[in-house]
Amino acid sequence: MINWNTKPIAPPSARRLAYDVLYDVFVKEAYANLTLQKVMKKYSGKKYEPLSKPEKGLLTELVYGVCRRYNHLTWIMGRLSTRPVRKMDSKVRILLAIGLYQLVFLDRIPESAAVNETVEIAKKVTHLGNVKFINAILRSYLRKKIQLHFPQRKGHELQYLSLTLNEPEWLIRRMSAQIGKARTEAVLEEFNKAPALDIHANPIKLPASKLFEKLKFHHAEPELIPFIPDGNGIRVGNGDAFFRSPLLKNGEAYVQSAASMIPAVVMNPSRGDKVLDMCAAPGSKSINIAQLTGNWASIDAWDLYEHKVNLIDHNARTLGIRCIHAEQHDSTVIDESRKGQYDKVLLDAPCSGLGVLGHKPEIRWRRTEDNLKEFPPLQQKLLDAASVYVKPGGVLVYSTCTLNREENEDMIAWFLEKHKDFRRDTFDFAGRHLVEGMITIWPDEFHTDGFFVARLVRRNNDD
Ligand SMILES: C[S@@+](CC[C@H](N)C(=O)[O-])C[C@H]1O[C@@H](n2cnc3c(N)ncnc32)[C@H](O)[C@@H]1O
Repeated sequence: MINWNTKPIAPPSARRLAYDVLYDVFVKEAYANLTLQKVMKKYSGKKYEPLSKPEKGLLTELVYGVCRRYNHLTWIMGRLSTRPVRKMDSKVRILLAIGLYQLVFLDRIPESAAVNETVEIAKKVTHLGNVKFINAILRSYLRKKIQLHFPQRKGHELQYLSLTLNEPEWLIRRMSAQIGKARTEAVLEEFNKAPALDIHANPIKLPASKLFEKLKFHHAEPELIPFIPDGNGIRVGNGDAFFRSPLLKNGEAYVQSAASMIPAVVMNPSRGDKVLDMCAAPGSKSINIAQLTGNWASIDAWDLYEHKVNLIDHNARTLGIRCIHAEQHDSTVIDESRKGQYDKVLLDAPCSGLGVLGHKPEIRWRRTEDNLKEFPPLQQKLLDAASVYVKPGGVLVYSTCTLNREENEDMIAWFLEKHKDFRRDTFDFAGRHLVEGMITIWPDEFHTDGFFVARLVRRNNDD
């Protein structure tokens, strides 16, 4: 029986929720953004009083802040403790990171609140010995903070950069070797800024110009993203206002990073095209393609996982898109019946994700240099398969959200060497003419995720 008199329960504090989210991120390898969304949703329902705006703000700041500054924070722990950081209980490391983050980076929070509240959470989640240790380290930080200095850059450059940019040393070394020191620093600095909220219009339901007016009406502070043609890419200054508006629920817009909109722009599909999207879930790029053709293409959208295929269907339905046929398919396995059938093929390949360290800051602590080796063999298999589906004269677009040369430029060189029936196809983008048929979207230049997009064409028999 429903008890109509049940009062909503007060939610836990932002700091406690931040601890729960960060525990899942660091111990169970959950994604910070998805876990945070889940928690926000839980505490906006009927059972709990809603989280206040400042509490939501503090929760988000603590989760992303700790993920972005983890190296800096663990370095402080190491300077203040005789116990090596790697030997600390993960609960202790996370609680210390939350406390120290407030003390080091948030000047609006009183020191006493940062220390006491952290200790209070510790009492609930760990034993007394750990509680005392956490209390001692945080208080020791307050006493010794002016004596804590990073090593000088000169003579300790890699360690210095790893601490100031908060990235693992191997990544800085590797990126510097591939793209030079200056660009590496600029890109990695960009990853430590809170990323902008970008949305894509859904002209199938509402023209972009009308959406823009509605966004202004809802005080979402819209700005056109200059490098996305047709005004479909919009940067939103006030995310809270956007999420409060009915636009997302009504399918008049959806959330997509600007960089991720580019592969469909580079593909430049035409009405009536038969398109294959080989790694399609959750479907953003298939959706972009459908929108660019006004729902007048035939798009086969494949993904390896059944639950992800359902997500493509769900997203397309919300947006009123009818021309996407989502199917569960292992795209490394060739479907003989579809050889040479498609005008345009998109391979948005699984990759190391080094371009999305701004949106997913925790990835930097998970990847290892060894990990990166997994991706090129899979990408090669997928590209081999992609090549068979393209009609003579048809287009193959290859994209990744990484900034790793082996998965990008080197992959295209490998493919062209092996598949002589393909060539690079020049295209224009953001005011430049790309004669090599590919572009890297640098986060420091475009202020979005890092991406790589290449456009290839299958030669006609008489080419
Ligand atoms: C980069 S994501 C694709 C994002 C998608 N294109 C979008 O814009 O929404 C890569 C996708 O490849 C899928 N995938 C991985 N291996 C696959 C395979 N062998 N066959 C088909 N899909 C695969 C993953 O499940 C994942 O959804």
